[in-house]
Amino acid sequence: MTLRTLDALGSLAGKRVIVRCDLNVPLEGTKITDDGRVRASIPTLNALINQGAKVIVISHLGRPDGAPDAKYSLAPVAQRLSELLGQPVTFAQDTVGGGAQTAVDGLKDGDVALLENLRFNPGETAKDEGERRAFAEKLAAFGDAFVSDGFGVVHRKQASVYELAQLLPSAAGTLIQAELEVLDRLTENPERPYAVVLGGSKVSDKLGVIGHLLPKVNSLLIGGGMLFTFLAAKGLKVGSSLLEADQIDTVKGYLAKAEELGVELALPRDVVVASKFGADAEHVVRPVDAIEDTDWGEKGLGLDIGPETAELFSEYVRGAKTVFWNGPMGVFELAPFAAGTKAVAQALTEVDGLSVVGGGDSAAAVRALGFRDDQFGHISTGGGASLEFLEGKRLPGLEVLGWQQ
Ligand SMILES: Nc1ncnc2c1ncn2[C@@H]1O[C@H](COP(=O)(O)OP(=O)(O)O)[C@@H](O)[C@H]1O
Ligand SMILES: O=C(OP(=O)(O)O)[C@H](O)COP(=O)(O)O
Repeated sequence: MTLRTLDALGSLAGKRVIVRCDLNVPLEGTKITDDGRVRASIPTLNALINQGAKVIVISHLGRPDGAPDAKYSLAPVAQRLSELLGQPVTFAQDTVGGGAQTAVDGLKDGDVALLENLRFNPGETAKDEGERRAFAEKLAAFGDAFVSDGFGVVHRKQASVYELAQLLPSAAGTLIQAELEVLDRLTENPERPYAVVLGGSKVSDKLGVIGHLLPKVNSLLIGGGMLFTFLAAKGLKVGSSLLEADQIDTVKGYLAKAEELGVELALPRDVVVASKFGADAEHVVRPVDAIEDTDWGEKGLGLDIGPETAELFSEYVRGAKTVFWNGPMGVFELAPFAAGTKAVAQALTEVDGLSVVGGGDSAAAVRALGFRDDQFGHISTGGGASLEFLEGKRLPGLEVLGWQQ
């Protein structure tokens, strides 16, 4: 079976259509610092509005703990969505309660409502299938059809991604379709050399993909928060840097596997060590075997790759014909730790072939650092989702829409 797309749903005029978007944007207080994911959701929403559907948008934001938490409210996103659509967006203060019901009941053909953060409800991310299903049933009661368009979340078996799609006539939106078209080019005979660059802070999520990615690539470059688990696996001390101590043995296995396969697994040679996490931290560049050799000793933490590593990684990237990059090389949000990410982004713009940047923060990083979207082959809205797609994993949010890899 192939992916069900919007036409599979027939005419949606006058119907209540629930659209699962990934509007998980970076925020500073209530200010959206990168609206890329909101923009990416517009084509599908416009297609539904133009058909005269009553559009009910749902999304998560961040990782709240299954209960309302004002700092993860989607209210600022409703405002931006309204500006980009050029029409009012009714914001419901809850997800499946009276507020949501009133918002849905008030919709006329072509109107749009956004419900509050799905993850304010424990059922959304519950491990127990029955709990997820019970929450999905409450959501399903609002709609006549379901459109899944949150590509960034298709790797999650969560109520609004998986169970909801089973409860209503469902199909993928145009963002998911567009993402898959590009990612297919990376999985089917990518032009070689093929390099993958990994970084970011969702270390435990992303370490898991490496085993399956290794046989598919020519080189794998490791920066960002995950590099420290690799350094620890090589017996080096990493101070107070991000570390997944329970993954060290797994990572040792990856180092051995890379050698066996002849894949270049490039690790940093130097890092920027900071006195603390903050823009006003003191910081110095240190070789990777001297991270604790600063005034701050074990308290020092690595917040960026160093200049020698940035140059090394840039050479790998520029020499590749296909490059996929997920995860900033450092804490790019703080100016003293943005140089590694900027260097790698610059190298991606110089690739003579296909360059793809994936991930909410990675996309935000390249834009914040002054690059334009058209300097890259593609900017994907999903980091973890595209990585799991590239490793060949079956993604629940796609399978439930009929997709088979
Ligand atoms: N050395 C590091 N220590 C702590 N956080 C880091 C480090 N390097 C990068 N990060 C953080 O990683 C975050 C992005 O990670 P992640 O969510 O995995 O990326 P994406 O959203 O692109 O998939 C950024 O907020 C960045 O500050
Ligand atoms: O930001 C996201 O993914 P990404 O950081 O891998 O790009 C998605 O919104 C998924 O969020 P989650 O990783 O909290 O499930």
